[in-house]
Amino acid sequence: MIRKFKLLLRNNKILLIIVSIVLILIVLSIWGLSKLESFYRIMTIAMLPVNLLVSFTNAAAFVFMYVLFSRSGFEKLKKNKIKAGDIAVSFKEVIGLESAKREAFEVVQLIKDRKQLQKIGGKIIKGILLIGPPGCGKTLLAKAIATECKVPFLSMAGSEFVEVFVGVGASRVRNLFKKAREYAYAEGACIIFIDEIEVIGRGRSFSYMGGGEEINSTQNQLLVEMDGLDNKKSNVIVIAATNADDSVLDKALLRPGRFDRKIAITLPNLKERERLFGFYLKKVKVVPEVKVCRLAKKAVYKSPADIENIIKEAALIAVRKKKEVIDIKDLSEAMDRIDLGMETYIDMTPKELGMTAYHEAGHAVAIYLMHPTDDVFKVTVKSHHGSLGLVAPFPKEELQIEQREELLSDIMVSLAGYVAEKIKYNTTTTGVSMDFSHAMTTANNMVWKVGMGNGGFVGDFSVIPRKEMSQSLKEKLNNETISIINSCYAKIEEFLKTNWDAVDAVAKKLISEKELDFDELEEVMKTVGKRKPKPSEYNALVGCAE
Ligand SMILES: Nc1ncnc2c1ncn2[C@@H]1O[C@H](COP(=O)(O)OP(=O)(O)OP(=O)(O)O)[C@@H](O)[C@H]1O
Ligand SMILES: [Zn+2]
Repeated sequence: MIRKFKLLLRNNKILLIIVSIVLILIVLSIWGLSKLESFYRIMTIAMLPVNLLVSFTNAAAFVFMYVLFSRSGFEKLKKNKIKAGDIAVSFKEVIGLESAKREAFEVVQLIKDRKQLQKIGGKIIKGILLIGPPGCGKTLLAKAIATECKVPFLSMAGSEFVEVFVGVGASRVRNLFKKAREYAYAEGACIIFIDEIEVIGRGRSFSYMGGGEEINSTQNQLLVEMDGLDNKKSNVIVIAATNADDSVLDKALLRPGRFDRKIAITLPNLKERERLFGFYLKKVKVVPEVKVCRLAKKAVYKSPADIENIIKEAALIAVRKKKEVIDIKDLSEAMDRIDLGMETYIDMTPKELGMTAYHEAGHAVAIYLMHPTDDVFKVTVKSHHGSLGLVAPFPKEELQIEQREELLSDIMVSLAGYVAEKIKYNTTTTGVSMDFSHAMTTANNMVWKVGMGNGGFVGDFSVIPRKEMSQSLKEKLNNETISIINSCYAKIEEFLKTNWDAVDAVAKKLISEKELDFDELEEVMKTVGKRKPKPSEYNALVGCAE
């Protein structure tokens, strides 16, 4: 009780000052009444409300100025404080991230057992750093820790500390830790969550012009506060999150006793994406035919936040179409919107439509029948981002490295649009420029950087300054690049000629339907007796059980 009262007094200093001023004024007025002559008494009585009004106005102005100047420390913190119990994020809601969750659970156990730990002279952890790409659950995990421990959660983003004026950031850090110590004092422990720590925790060499001094003073204050956390008394735990590599952070922050625990947060793999789709689809009404496996396959490299977003977007699309439940088309449209951007309308002549359809059909058939690691998730002659048509390939599973065969397939797929135009119309269009540039860049990198040419050149030649390279070496390497392009061209030309029935069928369907999904493309391929090669036919293929 006394502790709570003390805390109330500490937190309400301004209120205390106002009450004191008003009390002093009342006492002075009463004293005046008893001392002065009757005329003055009447005047004093008459002036009393005016006096009170003036003092209230003064006090209000004072409070206003205080709030204005300390908006940073006081107001923001109040807003950012979440009481224990207000954030109800259970560990079950954090999908995937198994090893991160295991480490986080250890931290929870330490916070829960803090009394026992203190009895034997141990200290709970001061700082935990969550490192990983955006939208993968860093904030969610920090909240799950606070929920599980039932302790207050103060959260602030790195960018909220930084202002134009030097010293403001440092004072915000001071305020944050002061509040955290108070909450910890009142409620046993407190978690501070600092998102985007890289904004204030950048290494000195990374501090950019302007703002550098302010960032340094903010960072110094953070170091001082973390060193000052005597967890035997205060039980304040700082969890920081960053999207950046931890090498960007100042070494001083990573020293023992500061952020000495690092937890890696990663993008979900295929199985985790399936669970994420399952988890978020349960929250909406969806037709039973939707296969989470197929969705997960399409969503390679997507974060959990992206997946949640796809389902939200699909719900909006379904509502707009006045449907009661979300269906596969809505989900596919939602994914397209996120991946390809909104469709734009370009009026094409029938000839342009035909050429675009054959061009895209060439790409699509090449990916479908011969690319070991890519699938077609959409082929369209509708315009997105100003392009007339496109084939959206997606890797069957995230790849960390690529083999020579995959790169050669990439080049052949890039050239397939040009080849299809030429076979059908005996002429070609300017629509191939991006494809050529992609093919040339891939071939160039194969030869110059990773020793994948045909002529036995091994090494990364791009590190040698061009001026210092002999003309003949440059010529040989460039000839290698051209020879890769030429041999890929010959192969894809032969391949498309052999499979022309497939290209023709896909192009015709595209002209009538404008757009084909993976399943629709598969249907067209079946009509000409073509099937997707089995996983065992490509070594690098990672399939999903269907
Ligand atoms: N592992 C996960 N399981 C379930 N949902 C998740 C997961 N990760 C993220 N989400 C969803 O995405 C939203 C955003 O995630 P969160 O804010 O935790 O990401 P973050 O890693 O902190 O991102 P940022 O670096 O952009 O701050 C969450 O509110 C949640 O709805
Ligand atoms: Zn193309």
